[in-house]
Amino acid sequence: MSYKAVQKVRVKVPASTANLGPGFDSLGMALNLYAWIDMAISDETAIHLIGDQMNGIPTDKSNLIYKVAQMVFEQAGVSHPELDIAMYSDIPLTRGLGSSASAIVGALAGANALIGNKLTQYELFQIASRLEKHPDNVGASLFGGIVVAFWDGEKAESIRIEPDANLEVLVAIPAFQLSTEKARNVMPKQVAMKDAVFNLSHSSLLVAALSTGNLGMIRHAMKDALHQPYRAELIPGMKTLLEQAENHGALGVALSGAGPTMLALVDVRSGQKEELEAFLKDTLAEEGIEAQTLWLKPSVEGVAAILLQEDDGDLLSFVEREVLA
Ligand SMILES: Nc1ncnc2c1ncn2[C@@H]1O[C@H](COP(=O)(O)OP(=O)(O)O)[C@@H](O)[C@H]1O
Ligand SMILES: N[C@@H](CCOP(=O)(O)O)C(=O)O
Repeated sequence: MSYKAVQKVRVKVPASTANLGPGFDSLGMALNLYAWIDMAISDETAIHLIGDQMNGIPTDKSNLIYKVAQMVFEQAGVSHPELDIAMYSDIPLTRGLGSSASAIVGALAGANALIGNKLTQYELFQIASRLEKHPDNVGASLFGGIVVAFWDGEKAESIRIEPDANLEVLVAIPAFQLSTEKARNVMPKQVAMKDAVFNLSHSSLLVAALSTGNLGMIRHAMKDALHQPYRAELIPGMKTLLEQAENHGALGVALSGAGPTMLALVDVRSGQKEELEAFLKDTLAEEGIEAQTLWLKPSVEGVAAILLQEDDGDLLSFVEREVLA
């Protein structure tokens, strides 16, 4: 099949929070915290990771972004074995804010843009869900907004919900890392029917509340019996936050993804923002956990790729000029 390859693209991809409490492996929301990837077809592969937080991530062909890009080329039936890749990210690694999903989705979108978007968004979503083994983070990073999805081991389907304009997100990001793998391993292999019913009903109600803008219902719906009770043992202070954050102005509170980040949904009109932020920070500090708090918004946009010209400059100068300035 013929196609016109583009020389260089720049991708902007949002972070994501998964589960939103009861929607284990099925609900995700994109957040306005971003990673950027430059990708170019080249004569020799080179991978440039900008910023200290990328320490330890491989810069050879075992790099996740390189490998995912090759999957796109393979599925599209084209060959570009050598790539020049640069990445900068404001999304903290291994904290429950979907850094691995952002890398996967960014790589898919970048590689696809390089080959004239031969694959559809739906096809990219299938590859991303297969790689992550759950569709919540990748769906949010790909489509933006709030995404309701399943992946049954063979295919993924999703519906996007436009986030309510009054929704704000407070995250408390502990200084320690917790891999998704470790946080999945503490969960039981089987659950009681009553816990399954609890989550089914709460997750359904949460989706209805988010779809209809019934923000007052979030406090009742954002409760979970499938994963948070088990993961709480890995995050000192989590149990107290889950039990009490609503008394300090949160619409609802949950573990972000597999943690350790804690997330509170907040109404922008709340008069208790300072009180809530202090409560999150102080509760974790009492357990000896230093945490950075950030006020975020849902990212309405999902991943986006733009084509670069020769004289557009490199990612480092873009980041210094546009992101860090
Ligand atoms: N830009 C990247 N390039 C390569 N690998 C990455 C990148 N970002 C994240 N990863 C991989 O994803 C892992 C974190 O994934 P995970 O444990 O699921 O946490 P989370 O997705 O919540 O940040 C990192 O340890 C790293 O192996
Ligand atoms: N549904 C997954 C989400 C993992 O999210 P991450 O941001 O921690 O990678 C889970 O809960 O395991």
